[in-house]
Amino acid sequence: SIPLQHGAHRLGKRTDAEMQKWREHGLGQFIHWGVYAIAGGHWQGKYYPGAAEWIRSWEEMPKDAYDNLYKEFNPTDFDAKQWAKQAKYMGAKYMIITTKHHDGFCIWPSKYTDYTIKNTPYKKDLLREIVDAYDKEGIDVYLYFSIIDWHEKGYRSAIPETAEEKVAYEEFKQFTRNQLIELLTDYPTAKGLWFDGTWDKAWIEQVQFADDLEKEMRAMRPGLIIGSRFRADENGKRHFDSNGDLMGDYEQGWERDLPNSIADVNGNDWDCVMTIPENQWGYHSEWRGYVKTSFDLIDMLVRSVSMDGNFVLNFGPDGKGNIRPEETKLAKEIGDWMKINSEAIYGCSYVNLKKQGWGYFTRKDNKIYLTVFNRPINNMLNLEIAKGGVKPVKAYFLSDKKGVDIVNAGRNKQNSSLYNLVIPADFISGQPFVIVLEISQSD
Ligand SMILES: C#C[C@@H]1N[C@@H](C)[C@@H](O)[C@H]1O
Repeated sequence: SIPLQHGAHRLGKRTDAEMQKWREHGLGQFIHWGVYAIAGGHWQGKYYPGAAEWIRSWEEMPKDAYDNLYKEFNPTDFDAKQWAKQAKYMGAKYMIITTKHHDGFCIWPSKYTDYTIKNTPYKKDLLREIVDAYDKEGIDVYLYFSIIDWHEKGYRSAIPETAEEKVAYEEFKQFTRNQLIELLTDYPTAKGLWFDGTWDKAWIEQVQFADDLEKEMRAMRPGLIIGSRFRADENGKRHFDSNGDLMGDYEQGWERDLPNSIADVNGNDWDCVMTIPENQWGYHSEWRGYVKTSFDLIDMLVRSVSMDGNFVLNFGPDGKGNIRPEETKLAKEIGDWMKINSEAIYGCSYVNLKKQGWGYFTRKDNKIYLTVFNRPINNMLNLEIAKGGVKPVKAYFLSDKKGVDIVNAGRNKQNSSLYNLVIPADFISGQPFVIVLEISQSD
């Protein structure tokens, strides 16, 4: 392997309690909230086709007009407790909140810039209200932080060339460090950082600085969880270093995307962060294109857990602090489903069984959960177990514990056994449903 100073500092999954707790969450909530929510994807009546939180980069958007929006930011409908209660009902075990997106606006009263919530009509520390409310609901809080900062004077995307640019970028680096140390100091219950906006060449070049900063943050907060998107190795490699080893504690590459199979996750922890519309994170008042249903989202959730990942669903509150009706409806529908079926999610992981077309397998201890999305016409759930693998003992519906017959379907292959779990023909369900298969290790 290639000798690296600034590649992965750990091979394989973290085994400490904090990471194990993260791994067991299954379902998280992302919240993108900032001054872009005031614009809501429009400017002077014109529709912005891009992601709403990127509207400042739209050529039709005058930069000074955007940079003065904060003077109107007064989310009088904002109720952090209501947000946290809704997330609790949905079944989210953690929440990632945008402390600062690419526009540089801080929802906490940072000492290092005036471009913060403190200088808005709202004045109060939004981040504090959100962190406290989620802490009270027992939902772990993670802080999203964008290295890109279009507002901060020293920020630049390209590698600094002139002496002046180099000095300015060094100041930007210190500003970035100062804000991160400030966040970890002032919001000590935050369990980790979700970095974004780290694709600029100027930042990728900061190999030593970023590695030192990551070490400093981890030293400040033992157990801190940081994903793969924060820094690059000395060859400019991101997420995976020049030896193909994962940097950080989990892979952050699945943005609006999902692995196709367990092979795609390379034995790493990972999260999938997902939007409800096709590509809107911040509030856009006019969603166009496909809007995912709770069926789609529950499928993605179970699929993620079946491949050892967490599924993080994004919400984009509007400029007054309201969670929009479409998101409220989905939070309720997902919560209704989780109330019955969360045992197939929380603390569950991948199980090495042949993938089937009817749905997904998740496992916890001596139970395998079969979550059915595509009910076979013959009501037979195929199950194929490699020789010497687990041994089926009994099966039943998770919802009401009613028994499910396990029929031996022979062993047309020497190296595996086939079974069918029989769904009673009179069992009706308009929702994805879960059958529990209790197993024993093959004797
Ligand atoms: C591109 C990009 C950003 N990464 C997502 C998590 C959103 O924050 C989006 O703006």
